[in-house]
Amino acid sequence: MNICVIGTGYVGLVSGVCFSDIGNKVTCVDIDENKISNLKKGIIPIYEPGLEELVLKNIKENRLSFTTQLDKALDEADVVLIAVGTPPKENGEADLRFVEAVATSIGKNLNGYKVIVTKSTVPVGTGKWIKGIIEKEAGHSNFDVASNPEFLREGSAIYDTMNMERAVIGVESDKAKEVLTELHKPFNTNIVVADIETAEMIKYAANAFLATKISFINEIANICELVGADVTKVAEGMGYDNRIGKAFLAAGIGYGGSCFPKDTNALINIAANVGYNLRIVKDVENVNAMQRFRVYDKVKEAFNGELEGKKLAVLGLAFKPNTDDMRAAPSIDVIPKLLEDGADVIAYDPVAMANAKREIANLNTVNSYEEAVQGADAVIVLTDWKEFKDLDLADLKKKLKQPVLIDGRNMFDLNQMADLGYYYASIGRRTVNKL
Ligand SMILES: NC(=O)C1=CN([C@@H]2O[C@H](COP(=O)(O)OP(=O)(O)OC[C@H]3O[C@@H](n4cnc5c(N)ncnc54)[C@H](O)[C@@H]3O)[C@@H](O)[C@H]2O)C=CC1
Ligand SMILES: O=C(O)[C@H]1O[C@H](OP(=O)(O)OP(=O)(O)OC[C@H]2O[C@@H](n3ccc(=O)[nH]c3=O)[C@H](O)[C@@H]2O)[C@H](O)[C@@H](O)[C@@H]1O
Repeated sequence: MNICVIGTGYVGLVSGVCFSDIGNKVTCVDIDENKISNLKKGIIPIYEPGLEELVLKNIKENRLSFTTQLDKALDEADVVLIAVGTPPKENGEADLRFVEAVATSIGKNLNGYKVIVTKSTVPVGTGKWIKGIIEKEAGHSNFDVASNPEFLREGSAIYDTMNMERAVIGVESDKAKEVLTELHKPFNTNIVVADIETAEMIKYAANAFLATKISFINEIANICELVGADVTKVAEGMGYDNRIGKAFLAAGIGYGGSCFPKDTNALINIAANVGYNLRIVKDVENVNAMQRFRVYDKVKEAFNGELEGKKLAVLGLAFKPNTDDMRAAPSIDVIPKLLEDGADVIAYDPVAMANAKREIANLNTVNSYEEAVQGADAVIVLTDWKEFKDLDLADLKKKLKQPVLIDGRNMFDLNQMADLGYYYASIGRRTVNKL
């Protein structure tokens, strides 16, 4: 099939390259000329494992190309995927201005039947709204609109797409259903066919549920600390129950990223707009907003409230490992608090430092973990990068001025930390204190 993907962010780029890799001819369109000129040369704007190789391979094999010219890309397309951003407005609603601009351009340039699919996460009702815009601009209805929400995770985006657990297809015609079912056949996955509104709702419900699991386990973690239980064991004990499942029960400093914070908020607004008070998700957000500061509290506790002049090595800045994405990363809130208290913060992240410097004022970064921890009064782990998990903890201890490790991601074993003589505070577990 010929596919035109509009928007080359995570979703556009990853779905574009994956659809081309399974044999389709894909043209990716963006209004950002610099991005497109780089992509043509194989320069990828984001850090995502495996993406560069796959882009280069598919460009070379003539299945993948990049352009800023929507009209030409549309001409040949059977399927058009809209994958532009839907950032939050100040009131939390999804901002649809990029989607609106794209729908208008599609309408102006539409010639011949196409299935126009929204991959971006959009409020319920957007599919119908897009249809109206295109009809008005095109002056005809020889097209179908559809919804095909995206479920990939940053950091494992290629794997998630190639091994998708389901494809959700929201359609209002048999023709669109046929085209999109055919398109997803090579993924050999569960296909959920629904009406467009239901497909749009599935995306928000899925993200809100995952966010709920995280805030739930974080609240359990907070109780664990008060009653002397270990949340990692609690999660393990819960997770073997298939009705609960093991995933997304890692307690820590809460969720960040471009989607959970935005989509929970958007869902609350979708509900409010139809007169419904979405209490559970509101609490999920409240818990999440507080959770990231628990790591700050634990740093304060380790130094009896006095951080002035303390050298603190922060390991990890991105909102999760394997990405340079800083959107809504806990580090954005935690580091300024430490700086306000007069601490000397030295941060290291394997890939997110350049982006972090744009987000966090006066952020001092160094190019290796060794430089960050040398002579530090404490190490604070904010992102669970594997390279931190693999640290030689005995060696780390030698580099520190004081063996204090505050772990927002529960990366290390309590007994090992106790044996090594660390003051080790984590989330939802007892504090190992040998100072
Ligand atoms: N980032 C993620 O992991 C996931 C994102 N989503 C959803 O997918 C959507 C896109 O997200 P990202 O890829 O992160 O977005 P992004 O914000 O990183 O990228 C959007 C791209 O669209 C381009 N664009 C904007 N207006 C345009 C226009 N008129 N014509 C052509 N290109 C245009 C921008 O230049 C930018 O390159 C959002 O709705 C998001 O909620 C869904 C699942 C996962
Ligand atoms: O709509 C989206 O954009 C995407 O949002 C999330 O993907 P992503 O934000 O890339 O990352 P996750 O792996 O879900 O992690 C989100 C946040 O939750 C945190 N998290 C995750 C799991 C967990 O057990 N505990 C926990 O604190 C992570 O550290 C991170 O800050 C969803 O997992 C994707 O299915 C969805 O497509």
